[in-house]
Amino acid sequence: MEVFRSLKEYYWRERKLLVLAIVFLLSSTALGLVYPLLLRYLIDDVIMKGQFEKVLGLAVLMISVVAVKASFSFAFGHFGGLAGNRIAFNLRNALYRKLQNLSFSYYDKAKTGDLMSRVTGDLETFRHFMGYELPHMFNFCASILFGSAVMFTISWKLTLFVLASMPLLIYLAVRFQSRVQPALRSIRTSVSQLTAVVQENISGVRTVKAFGREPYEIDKFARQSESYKDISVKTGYILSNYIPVMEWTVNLSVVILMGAGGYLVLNNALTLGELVAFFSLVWYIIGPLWHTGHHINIYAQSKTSAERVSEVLHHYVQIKDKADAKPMPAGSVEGRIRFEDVTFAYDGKTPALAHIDIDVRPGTAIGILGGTGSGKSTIIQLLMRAYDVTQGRIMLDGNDIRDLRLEDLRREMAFVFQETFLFSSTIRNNIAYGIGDVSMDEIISAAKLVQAHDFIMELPEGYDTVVGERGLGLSGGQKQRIAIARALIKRPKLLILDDATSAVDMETEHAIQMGLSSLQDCTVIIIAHRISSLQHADEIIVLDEGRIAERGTHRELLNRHGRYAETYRIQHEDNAPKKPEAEERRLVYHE
Ligand SMILES: Nc1ncnc2c1ncn2[C@@H]1O[C@H](COP(=O)(O)OP(=O)(O)OP(=O)(O)O)[C@@H](O)[C@H]1O
Repeated sequence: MEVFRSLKEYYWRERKLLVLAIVFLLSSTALGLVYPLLLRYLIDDVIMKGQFEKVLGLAVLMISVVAVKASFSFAFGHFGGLAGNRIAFNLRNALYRKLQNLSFSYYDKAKTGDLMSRVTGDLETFRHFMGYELPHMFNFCASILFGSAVMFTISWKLTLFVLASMPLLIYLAVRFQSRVQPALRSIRTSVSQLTAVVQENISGVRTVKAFGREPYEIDKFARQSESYKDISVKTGYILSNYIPVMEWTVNLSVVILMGAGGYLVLNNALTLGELVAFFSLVWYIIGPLWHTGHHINIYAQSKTSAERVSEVLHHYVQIKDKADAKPMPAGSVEGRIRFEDVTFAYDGKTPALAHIDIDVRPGTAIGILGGTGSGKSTIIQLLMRAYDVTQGRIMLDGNDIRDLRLEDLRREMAFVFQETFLFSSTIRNNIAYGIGDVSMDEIISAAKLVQAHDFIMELPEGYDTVVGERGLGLSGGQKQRIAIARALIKRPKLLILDDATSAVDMETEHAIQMGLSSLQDCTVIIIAHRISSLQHADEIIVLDEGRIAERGTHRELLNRHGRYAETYRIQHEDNAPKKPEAEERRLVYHE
């Protein structure tokens, strides 16, 4: 119950609809009890006494009862559906809002398929439970209660007889439930594994094809699919066992009841009408009992789904605004960044960065160079407060960034990440993504700054060309240029480029750098593997295993003959022999 309580704020506001649904369902059930009573009257008082003139009136009454019962059922369906859908709506939006606010550390561990199934499948199970199953659980109790009450008024002896068979039916239902539930759980696990295989295969289809692993993937899917089939067959077997056993037990009870009832009628202890009415009423008790297993099952499933939804909704958000977070009005930021003795470990133990001191003056550029895993990207993750530092502090214009509002902090920054992500939308929308109101001229001038305008104009629909999921259909360099344009159009105070030009050729990179240098009052942080990308920076920092190994300008670092100079030599040597070849090719091309 605790888990249902944790979701109260999402369903409690729909309580009126829920109560209406329950009331109409119970009313419909209660009205159903009139049938057996009318039947008894028809047999005992109309047929047996030969008062056939009453038949028409009775028929009209029955039709009226049927009509009212049908309208109650409709009202139950309507209000139940409305309640379930509104609750699902509240939860869905809250979940999505939460997904936007969860910290990066949550996504480090989360699985996409699992999160998707919480937002869709689990929510759907909970919706069905609240709008349909919950009223039916109330109805389950009411049906047994109302049914036995009316049966008692007809024959207390037969009623006790019926109630005596209840424990056996409940035992059978619970036993079935304990066998079928693990099987259903395995089916759910198997389905989600199957989905994960398909999802991964579609996302990685290029790698699969490039390595010729289609047969292996088909085999992997077939194995998963077979396990799903086996579990489904096993569950089907349990179900097909249960139904005949339950049917046999129920019918046996009914036959015995018929014998006992017949005996009472023969001894004038019961009228024929009462016996017939009794047999109709008996299903008011047996019917719900028959479905006990189903109800327990649905309840258990809904509880699991509610737990999975609640887990996301109540997950602690580590990175958030302090209660007294300092506002930073737009336009008031200068862009001075200081890392003061910053140490950070993703796992809280092994530092990815240790004792980092950096001071970036407004309007200057800083370059960060270092080997793979040296901590370059971690610096910008900390700057955007994807994580909080373990030790030390990061200052923006003299304020610890933990004291600022996240929204204000990120508003002043524009990032171009190592992995370019484009939305499946038009190029125009992708460039304009970061800001609400932007003119076409601004979009075009941002695209021109990053040398993207010409290739965009060559696309079939120009700026209105829709790019595929994650930018499929564009080259790596084209995607990077659109991503840089998206950052520039924000006119940020801080521009952070994480290996943002790695996929463009040197000539285009040079042109982009020229474009960037025209940005005024913008502090730029450039992370790169290529020295050519950051050699013009005011200061270059060389990282090694999370520590600053060297720092200075390009010239100073070359003169130091250290790690930077060595990297320069290697990159320069790599390029040197290629130069004549490249020129040769260009000559051939122009001939
Ligand atoms: N989300 C994360 N969770 C745990 N460890 C991480 C995470 N991201 C990075 N690391 C670890 O932190 C260290 C620094 O990683 P970082 O991404 O900053 O390196 P990098 O210099 O940007 O590397 P590259 O040039 O390959 O992008 C590495 O050892 C890496 O394995």
